[in-house]
Amino acid sequence: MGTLVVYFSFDGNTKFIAEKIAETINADIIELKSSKKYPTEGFSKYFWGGKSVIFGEKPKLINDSIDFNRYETVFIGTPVWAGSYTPPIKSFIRQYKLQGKRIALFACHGGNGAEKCFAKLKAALPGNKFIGEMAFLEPKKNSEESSNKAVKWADGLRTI
Ligand SMILES: Cc1cc2nc3c(=O)[nH]c(=O)nc-3n(C[C@H](O)[C@H](O)[C@H](O)COP(=O)(O)O)c2cc1C
Repeated sequence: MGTLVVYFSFDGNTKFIAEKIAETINADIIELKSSKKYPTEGFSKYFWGGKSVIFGEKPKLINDSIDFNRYETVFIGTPVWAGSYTPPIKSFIRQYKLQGKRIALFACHGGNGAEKCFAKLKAALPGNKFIGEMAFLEPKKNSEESSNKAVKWADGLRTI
C-alpha cells in the first residue's frame, strides 16, 4: 500500500518540506488548492488568514478527488495559522473523513503554535493511528537544516 503526502502551503515553506518528504520515501504528493484567495501581503494577509481560522472556514478545494484506498500512510502538512491548521486542511479533513490510516503530521511555523496545531489535528482525525509529528521553523530561511531534518524524519518513519 502506498504513501501520500498531502499539504497546503501559502508561502512555499510547507511545499518545500512536503517535496523533501515525498522525494525521500518515494511517496505520491498532492498540494491542496483552495477556491478562496487570501491577501498575499502585509497586515491583511495575517488578518484575513487568521480570521478564516477563527471562524472555522472550510473553503472549497479545487483538486481532483483523491482515492484513499490506495494509501495506507498519509503525511499531512500545514502552515500554523493562529495557533491552528489552515482552512484548506479543515476542508480536506471534512471531505475525506480518513479512517484507519497511519498518519504523520508536519507543520511549518514562525515561532509558536505547532504543538497546539498538532493537538487540534489529532482531535479532528479520530480513528487513525498517529505515527509521528514534526514542526519546522520557517524552513525556507533555514533550508539546508530543514531539508536534512525532513529527510531524517521521513526516513525514520519507514520502519514504524
Ligand atoms: C494568517 C497567518 C497566521 C499565522 N499564524 C501563525 C501562528 O499562530 N504561529 C506561528 O508560529 N506562525 C504563524 N504564521 C507564520 C507561518 O506559520 C509560517 O510563516 C509558515 O512557515 C508558513 O508556511 P507556508 O510558507 O507553507 O505558507 C502565520 C502566517 C499567516 C499567513
